[in-house]
Amino acid sequence: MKIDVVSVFPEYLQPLDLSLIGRAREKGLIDLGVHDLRRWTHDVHHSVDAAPAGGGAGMVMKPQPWGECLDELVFDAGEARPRLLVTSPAGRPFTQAMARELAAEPWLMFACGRYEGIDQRVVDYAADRMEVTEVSIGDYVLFGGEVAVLAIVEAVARLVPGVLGNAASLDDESHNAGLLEAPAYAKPAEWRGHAIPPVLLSGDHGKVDRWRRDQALLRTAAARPDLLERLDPGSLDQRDRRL
Ligand SMILES: COC(=O)COc1cccc(COC(=O)c2cn[nH]c2)c1
Repeated sequence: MKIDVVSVFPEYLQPLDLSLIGRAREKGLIDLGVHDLRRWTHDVHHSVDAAPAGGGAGMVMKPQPWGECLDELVFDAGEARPRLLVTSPAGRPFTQAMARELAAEPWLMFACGRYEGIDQRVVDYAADRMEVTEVSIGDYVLFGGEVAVLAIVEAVARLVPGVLGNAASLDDESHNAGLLEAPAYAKPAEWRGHAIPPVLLSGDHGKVDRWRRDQALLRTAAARPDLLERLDPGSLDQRDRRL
């Protein structure tokens, strides 16, 4: 998978060089490119923003640097087109389902907005030439899209085959089967007056699986009843319904 990120703060994306993403890049599973939008400015101040048309507070990212960035990274680079993701408070909520959707894409490009946002014409112009999705990591406003890109790239990268060593850990993690994950424990069996639930030390894998399923349902009902609403009824067995 090829991933490009365009930002006025490329150093914000350095954490992607660490840990899992770093190894994935070494293995050639992910080809990550981070680009400074100011590379496509030509004035002495490398300005990327301008006063909002129609007045109002703040500044808007002007279209010209984005247009020339897309020319160089996309249009002049060949026939292939990336899926363009613009992280934004006004975007489609990012979920594990979208992470799975994005992990299947051969090429993702992230545009990091800042200030009051990117001139809408950049989004419209790009949408005429490639798939564009505005995506939100939550209902709040950040200074810029870089933090959202870090979260999205991490969630997507770990789903790329080969990136996560033990693929099994993907199976029953939170939000995979539409439920939150059961609580996890490690030795010692007793810690500061708190014991590991005995079933987990029983060696009876059937009982352990059942206990984890029950805990996942109870936890989801308590913390995220909205997820239960969305569950496919077919995925709940008789015992589940009684919980
Ligand atoms: C067309 O889209 C844009 O212009 C995006 O513009 C902006 C404006 C302000 C802040 C951001 C950064 O994203 C978030 O704050 C965000 C993402 N997820 N949750 C909060 C982006």
